[in-house]
Amino acid sequence: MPGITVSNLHFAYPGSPFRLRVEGLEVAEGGSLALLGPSGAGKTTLLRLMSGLVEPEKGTVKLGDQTLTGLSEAQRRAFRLSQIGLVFQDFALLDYLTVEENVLLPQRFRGGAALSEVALELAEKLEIRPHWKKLASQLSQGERQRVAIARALVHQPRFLFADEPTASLDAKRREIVIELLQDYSRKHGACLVIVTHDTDLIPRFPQHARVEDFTSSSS
Ligand SMILES: Nc1ncnc2c1ncn2[C@@H]1O[C@H](COP(=O)(O)OP(=O)(O)OP(=O)(O)O)[C@@H](O)[C@H]1O
Repeated sequence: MPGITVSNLHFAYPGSPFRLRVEGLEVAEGGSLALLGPSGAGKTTLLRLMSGLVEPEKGTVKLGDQTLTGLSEAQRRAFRLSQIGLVFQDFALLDYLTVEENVLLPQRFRGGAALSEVALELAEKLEIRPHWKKLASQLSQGERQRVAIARALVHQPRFLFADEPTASLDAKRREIVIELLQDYSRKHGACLVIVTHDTDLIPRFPQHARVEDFTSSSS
């Protein structure tokens, strides 16, 4: 089954000189891609386009057999809920819910909130099990980041998009997280796309793209 295929993608924010153009970019099934580049280069924008959170002006994004571009917002949301895991740069946790509730939240939207073995295994590996019943508001930044990663993986998505997933972690936990994400991708044949500033991670991602090569500030 095919992985991710981006073709002839054009994007601009209304009223902004920033332009993103990607002629072609592919991630094989079970493959990993790192999006690199300085602050403001367009990494998050490309990640959001690839995951269907925003629509391009033209061009296509295909995840597996599904062409995302052209789907309605509701169709893209349904596809995201079942097939995509997202780790947001700001984690997007709900502070008034516990760690457990945050991790299981996407499952609730899918119509079931059972505490699965997968959730508990992720909690152990990501060292958030001791915080399981705490409110998200009571966590450190690194703990919040690991909760966001558990939430993105709990439904075992085929496509995983992670925006700076190690930015708030110490070196030991950065290793745990990268190992976990790449191991998950290999074992499940899932595509992994991460945004990172961390040049130490480049050797771990033989396939990487410099996003500034796709962008300009002229029309
Ligand atoms: N909603 C928006 N409306 C207009 N311009 C935006 C919007 N979001 C981002 N931009 C601009 O688009 C460009 C790319 O932003 P983006 O967030 O993709 O960069 P980035 O490489 O992820 O940056 P960082 O590493 O700082 O997170 C920047 O110039 C930014 O100011």
